[in-house]
Amino acid sequence: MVGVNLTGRSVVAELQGYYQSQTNQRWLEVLVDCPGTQEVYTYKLPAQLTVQPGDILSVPFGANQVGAIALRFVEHPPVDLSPDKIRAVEDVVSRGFFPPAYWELLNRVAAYYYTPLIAAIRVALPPGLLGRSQRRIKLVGEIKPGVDAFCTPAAKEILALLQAQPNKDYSFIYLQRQVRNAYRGVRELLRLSLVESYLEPPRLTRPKLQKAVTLVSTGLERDITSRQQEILDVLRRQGGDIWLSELLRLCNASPSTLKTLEQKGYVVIEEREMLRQEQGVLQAADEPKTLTAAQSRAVETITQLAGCDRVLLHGVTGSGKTEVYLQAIAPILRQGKSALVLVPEIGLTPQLTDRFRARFGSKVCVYHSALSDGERYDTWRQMLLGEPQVVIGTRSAIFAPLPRLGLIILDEEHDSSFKQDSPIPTYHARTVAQWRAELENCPLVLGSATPSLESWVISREQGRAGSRGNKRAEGAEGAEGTEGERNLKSPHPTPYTLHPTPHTPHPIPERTTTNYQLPITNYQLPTTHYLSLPERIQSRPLPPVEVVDMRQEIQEGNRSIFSRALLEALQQLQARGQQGILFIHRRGHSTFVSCRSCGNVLECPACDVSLSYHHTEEGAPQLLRCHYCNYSQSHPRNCPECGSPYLKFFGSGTQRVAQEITRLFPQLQFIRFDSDTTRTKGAHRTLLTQFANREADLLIGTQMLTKGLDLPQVTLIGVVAADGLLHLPDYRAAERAFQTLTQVAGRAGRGDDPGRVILQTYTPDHPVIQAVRQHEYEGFVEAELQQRVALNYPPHGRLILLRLSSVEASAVENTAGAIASYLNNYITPSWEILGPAPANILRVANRYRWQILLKIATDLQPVLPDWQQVRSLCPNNVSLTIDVDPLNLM
Ligand SMILES: Nc1ncnc2c1ncn2[C@@H]1O[C@H](COP(=O)(O)OP(=O)(O)OP(=O)(O)O)[C@@H](O)[C@H]1O
Ligand SMILES: [Zn+2]
Ligand SMILES: [Zn+2]
Repeated sequence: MVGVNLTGRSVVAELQGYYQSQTNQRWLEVLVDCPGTQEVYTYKLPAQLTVQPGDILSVPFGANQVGAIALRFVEHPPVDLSPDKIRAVEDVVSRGFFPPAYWELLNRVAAYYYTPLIAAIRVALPPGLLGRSQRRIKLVGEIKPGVDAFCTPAAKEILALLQAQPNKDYSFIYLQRQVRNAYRGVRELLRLSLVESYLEPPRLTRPKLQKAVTLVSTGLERDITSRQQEILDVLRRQGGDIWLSELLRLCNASPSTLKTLEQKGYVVIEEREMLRQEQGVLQAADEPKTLTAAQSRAVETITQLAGCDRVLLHGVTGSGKTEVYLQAIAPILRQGKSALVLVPEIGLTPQLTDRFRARFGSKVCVYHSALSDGERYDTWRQMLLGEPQVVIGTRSAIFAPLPRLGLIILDEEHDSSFKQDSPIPTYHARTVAQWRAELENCPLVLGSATPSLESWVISREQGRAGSRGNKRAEGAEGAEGTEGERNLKSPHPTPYTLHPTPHTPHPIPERTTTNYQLPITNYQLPTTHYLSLPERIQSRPLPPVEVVDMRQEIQEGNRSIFSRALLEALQQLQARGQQGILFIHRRGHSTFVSCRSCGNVLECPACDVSLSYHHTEEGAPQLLRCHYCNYSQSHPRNCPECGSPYLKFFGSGTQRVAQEITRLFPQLQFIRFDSDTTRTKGAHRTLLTQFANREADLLIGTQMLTKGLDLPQVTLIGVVAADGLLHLPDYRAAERAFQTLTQVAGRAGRGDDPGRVILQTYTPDHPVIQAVRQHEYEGFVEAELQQRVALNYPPHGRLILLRLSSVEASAVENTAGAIASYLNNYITPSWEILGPAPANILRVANRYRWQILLKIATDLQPVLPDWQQVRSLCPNNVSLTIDVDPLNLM
């Protein structure tokens, strides 16, 4: 049978021997491809049909035949379903749709994160994949007269139709329309091997073409009018290449003027494919830069990596990590392979996408969940074509179905947005990337100015032994490297032991295929190399960080939210023609509002949190908004408790800071950059472009502006209050605060003018503040690691968080209690149970939340509880999420 697999190529014959045969099993769970259906359905397997997990099937569903993916065999049908009510699988449409490594990846995600396989498939596949694919029937070889002598009329009719068709090929739907009982007829012909059935992936919608203008003149033209000259100048300033419509708009010119220029041979106008992504702005082509010594060593190491070896690229802010990625990818593309680049949030880094586009043009494709279903789908299909390409995407892009993967890069690998909190699977893209690299046998690069403790610990030993100080790492093949790795405690143990060490027991969750085999690739133990870019490009210094003690400011009579140092720096900004960034931890105006008379704090009716006050400018509506459930109401004139008109605002958000700037420095232009001002599509790009074009002096924003912003004219960074970041109730608060503040500070002084960072805080002696001030990564993480070890927190130990929620307060509390006592019966020396405890914010959007935290020491082989049993303790009105390696404990 011929099918189409994920590589988009037709594969002849089945994948022999990979999946175990399942002849004695008759019940099959499938994922039905029908919009709105969430569940797994059980079907009967007819005796004559052999099915493997991962096959594409057609099954009866309601009154229709629909596409489905075979998930796994089960020994018994569901208890609440009488076996004779269960319908039978109609047919196998395509075998081997998922390449083995990809199918294995999905299974591993399901197993490690204790989720049904279907949940892993959903996160990977674009919506409606099967629905849009078309089943087709094709004749096999020459049909000898008379072979159909014993066939039913339907089969005969189909055979005749196919023979009359020049390509001997029809869609199944067409045959159904033409022939009665086409289903049976096709089955018959398939059994006789006269026809084959295959799944044709839908054709890509035709690329949109648009006219582009390219400058070809030398700049010495004489025979043209000044108007035409002006147009050429605009074109030259745009990098010599622009959409025709854009140029006409910019110059206010007519198409005939352009035509004249074309006739004179100064420009070329041609149709070009319009990129489907919203960032489809043409980028002026860009040449590889001459690398610094540290960059060259990094590129050299990465391009020589063996198998699925990893690199931690630890480069200070502005050290040119992106250029390393670009030059490491170029040879991959030349080898006809593809590269996958994961970034925390795509909208926030239009600059990064632009750089890739400038270097690799249309080979770059952007994939993330904010694309519309259609865009996601098209991009997905495009990847299958197997052309060498660079896919840039957010966490879900780790599942991008690139057939010939040559390199995976995680930029800002420390960023917590690589972790999915909900819905299940609660995967971390870095963990999945490690598996994917192993399964595809391709190298993995983790890049950051502030590596996560997880990555630091893994690379530390080998880094010290080998590549520290930028020596090329050695021992990738040798026994030493292998020993080194084995001594390291992996913070993310794989659910299956892949190492050539004795097999260790691992939990197998209840809902995965238990009968697939490992490993597909020649498994090699990955080595992690440590590479550092310790200096900024052109040896520019890291900006000095001045810590300002805000307690002292108050003592000395300054009640403003800005210290005197920051006020002065802001004052000088315009005069010097420089730009600045103000970082505020929160959006909105104030964190909470309380009544001066009775002390009442205004709270969200649906959550146990205070409402934030939102007010952008004079005359704008004054709102109270919940940052957890988005509830909003207008700001009351009087306290709802006591009627007092004296309501006071506490804490400052971006809006308040913006208002203060307007009041104190009316001449300073600013752009507010937070999730309120960037809601619309493309808003990030628009605001950042305005700022880059110096249409404003200041950018005022939250977390969002900490990432990847590279603007040479930014010299001043003001952190309005660091304290909001420092005191979050989470064991990772310090690590996160250090990373965020270092990244923010790193935006300053990236050009010729030196940078300056003013960090305001009420706790200037806090270790995080001190480490940021001294740009002291290593000292900070080593101290932090000691604490983690002392308390068995990751990366030293592992955590599993059980999140329970319900609209009924008592139901969730009782369930949490029941689960905890069940778990306590299981307790072994390798793990510890914390809780049950109410979540930090007990109620969000009217749901009460409880949690139980399992701490597992990684130096012991944990025996994990029976999750099925745990789930069965949950009544219908309580939902349970098992979050493996949770990042967010709040
Ligand atoms: N070899 C080089 N020669 C000249 N300029 C370079 C070179 N490499 C990088 N650059 C430039 O240096 C600047 C900083 O590089 P880049 O943005 O890649 O740094 P980064 O390490 O990713 O920083 P961050 O982590 O702060 O985002 C960019 O403007 C880039 O174009
Ligand atoms: Zn009151
Ligand atoms: Zn709320």
